[in-house]
Amino acid sequence: MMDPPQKPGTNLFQVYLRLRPTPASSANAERFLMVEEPEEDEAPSQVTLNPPNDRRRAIEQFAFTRVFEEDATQLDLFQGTRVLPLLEGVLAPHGGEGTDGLLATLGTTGSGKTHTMLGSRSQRGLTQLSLDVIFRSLESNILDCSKNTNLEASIQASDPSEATFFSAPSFLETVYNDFGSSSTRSRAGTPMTVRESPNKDFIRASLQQMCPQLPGMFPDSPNGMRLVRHEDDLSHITTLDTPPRNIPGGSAKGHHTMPYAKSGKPKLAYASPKKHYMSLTTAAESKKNVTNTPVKADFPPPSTPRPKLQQPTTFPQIPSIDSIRASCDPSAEYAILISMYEVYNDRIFDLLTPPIKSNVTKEYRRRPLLFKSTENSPDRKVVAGLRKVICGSLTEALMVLEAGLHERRVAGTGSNSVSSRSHGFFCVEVKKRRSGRSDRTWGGSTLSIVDLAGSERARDAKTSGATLAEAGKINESLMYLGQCLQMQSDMGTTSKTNLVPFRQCKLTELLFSNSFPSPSFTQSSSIHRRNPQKAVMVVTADPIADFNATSQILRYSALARTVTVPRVPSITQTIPPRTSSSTLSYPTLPYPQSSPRSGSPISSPTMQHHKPFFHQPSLPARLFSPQLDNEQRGTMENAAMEIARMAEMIDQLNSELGRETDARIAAEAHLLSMEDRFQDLEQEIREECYTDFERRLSLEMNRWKASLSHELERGEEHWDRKVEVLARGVGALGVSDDEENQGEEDKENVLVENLEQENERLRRELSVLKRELGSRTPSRRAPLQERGDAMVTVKSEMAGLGSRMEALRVTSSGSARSILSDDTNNSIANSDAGSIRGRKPRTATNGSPTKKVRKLQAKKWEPIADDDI
Ligand SMILES: Nc1ncnc2c1ncn2[C@@H]1O[C@H](COP(=O)(O)OP(=O)(O)OP(=O)(O)O)[C@@H](O)[C@H]1O
Repeated sequence: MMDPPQKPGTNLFQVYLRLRPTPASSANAERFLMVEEPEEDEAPSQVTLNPPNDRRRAIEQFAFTRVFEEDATQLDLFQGTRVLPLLEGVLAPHGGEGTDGLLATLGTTGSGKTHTMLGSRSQRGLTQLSLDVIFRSLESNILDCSKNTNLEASIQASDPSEATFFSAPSFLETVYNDFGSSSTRSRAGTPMTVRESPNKDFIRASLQQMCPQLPGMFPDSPNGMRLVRHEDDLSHITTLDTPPRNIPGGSAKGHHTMPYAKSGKPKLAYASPKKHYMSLTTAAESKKNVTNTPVKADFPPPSTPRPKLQQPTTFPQIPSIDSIRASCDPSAEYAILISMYEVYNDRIFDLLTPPIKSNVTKEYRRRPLLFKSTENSPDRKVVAGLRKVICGSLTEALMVLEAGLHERRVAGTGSNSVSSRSHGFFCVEVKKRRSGRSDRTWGGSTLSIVDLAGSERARDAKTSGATLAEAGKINESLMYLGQCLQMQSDMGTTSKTNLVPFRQCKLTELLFSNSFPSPSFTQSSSIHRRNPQKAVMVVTADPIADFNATSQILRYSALARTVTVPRVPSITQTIPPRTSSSTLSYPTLPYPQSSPRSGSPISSPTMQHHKPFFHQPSLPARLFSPQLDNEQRGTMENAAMEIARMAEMIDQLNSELGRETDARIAAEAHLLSMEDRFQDLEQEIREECYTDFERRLSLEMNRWKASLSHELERGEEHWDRKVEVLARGVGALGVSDDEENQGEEDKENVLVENLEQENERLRRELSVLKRELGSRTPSRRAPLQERGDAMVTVKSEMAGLGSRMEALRVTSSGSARSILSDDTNNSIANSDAGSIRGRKPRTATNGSPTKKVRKLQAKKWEPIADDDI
């Protein structure tokens, strides 16, 4: 037997192994995992892995903090994994902020992770049990939003994670139908919808096998699960804008739903009527040949608007933990905040925030969140922008949990009919402050309960397309997690604590980063230092399922490992039997055989070590046969050694090949999902640009409208002013009224008379001149011509006068009138002076134009005939 794990106290994780019970239907299956008999009065902590069907492969032994066998109950797990100290660390009974706790499960797909963490229809899991203990222990110290109106605001003020806060009743109202009304439905009434796998025949067959007695919603699907059919998906593509409210829980399209499936888990697939967004991308299209299975139309979209759920009112009560309580700080008051998120394809999505409709694609999608240090949280990273629900009671917390689980991604695969396709995080934040000091800010710690997606082999899971890509991502993140776990178990023997490569993916960042203070934080002494988180990992394994996958998970997670190379069959076994006269005898060495609880059956050389796992070739057993001479014996031994060496090499190469193949599949899937992600990002950027453009456009429109209305206003004002001026003019006119009109008319009459007189005079003068001209002899006409300048002046004067008179007729402007009046006066004056000179018309400079217009309008000037002039 190997030594117990070294320095378990120095590991970041306490690692426990739980074995899944073998279903009755598989009772005859070959078992490859055996539990080693423990020392007296001790719980088992070691298992042996015997490779099935290949006796040349190495036998491995793994050590854990403790092994829970198939008959272990949920309560055994709760008590045996020391969850209670984890909870007490979070509650901080001795004051202070406490210690963050992490409770996680790791295992191959279908090995019982979700069962362990979330329980089933009839049994509670570690999550429900932990919640029960927390609420039971805090009892009267818990503050509730219904009784403390400013609780939400005070928590919000001290929260560093840019979260949105809801009181449980207001959140649950948005999630459940008739929230608050009494109902007799039990938790078992939660419906379940399962995304149909590409390998639908396989899934259907297994579902039918699971529930043969139950009628299906389709003729060939079992009751209780809504299989989302391909045709179903396509038929809804055009109705995305108004997705059916009753999917997945209701009776959309006349389909029935049943409370629970095999596991009774309240998981729901995204039973949206539209295909998975990844399946719609060209990357997925172009990569169809990765698995030679169709990619398109495999899946509905990842997120749809949350339909209201049926309100569960009863929850499983078994196992009971009424007697268990954790210590808490009696001088403090507490508030419990629940948040849930999942890591899907290396991105974080809130499970309590409903998806929002994209402006561009019109699809409902959830926005990925960031895991970062914030201004108020320099010492540790937080998932920023989550929705957090303040729960005052266990029932509220359980209802929030149910609501979040409905959003989590699951799918039917060949390995598990309800397989988690994301790593689910359920966070219980225990906020704490001194009692009676409402001015104090809240501190506290968080218990994170993590249900990891299971590692799976594409061949066994029979996945393809997007599910294969998901599996690639899942396996990749689990591989990084494995590396971190290996490193952390090595940390027991090394001082290089910063070697754990936890920044490689979101999952390991989330799990590990708060176990290590950041370098900048360690250097800065001014920042308050938090305790590194404490973590418990429950590894689940199915002793009859996939040997390779289980072996890999155990290698990742075990605290110690021993490799035993079996003895190679003796060379003599390969030599044909000699004749009866032969005196040679060939001893045969037994293969290691083991049975459950058989103790260590291995007597061959072993190598006990921590990681890395690659084992060194060991020397084979020496063969001895007295009948062979030394030379023959030497040759035989050399051959045996060579065979042993080659067998080991083949073993190594085989396992290397297996690993490389897995890595290749993971890499291909990774590439596929990265391409999808890029396209996704592009889509998001386009969307953002679109939104930004729309925003700017509407801003510009608003500006333009504002300036238009401003201009209109100005124009109106301008006209108002004009009208006002006009009105004032009219008013002024109205004041002087008749006398002024009379005076004006008199003046005009005088003017006209003057003009007429002038006209008359000029006519006379003209006729005199004509007569004089006519009476003269041609020779005497010269003197008159000598007066030509005077005549020209008179003529031009006459012409000017005529044109001005003409102007007076055609224009009604005051200026014309003014010209007339000025010129007339001038001509009169000039005529009086006896000298007629040419003159340029002048514009009027005084008097109101309006006034003159009005005056002139009253006067009609008749045209002057040329003859008259
Ligand atoms: N300890 C157990 N006792 C009874 N049933 C169990 C136990 N562990 C697992 N099961 C059953 O095995 C099935 C698969 O378990 P579960 O869904 O928990 O696996 P999983 O590891 O979460 O798988 P995945 O990683 O694919 O989500 C379920 O029907 C569950 O009820």
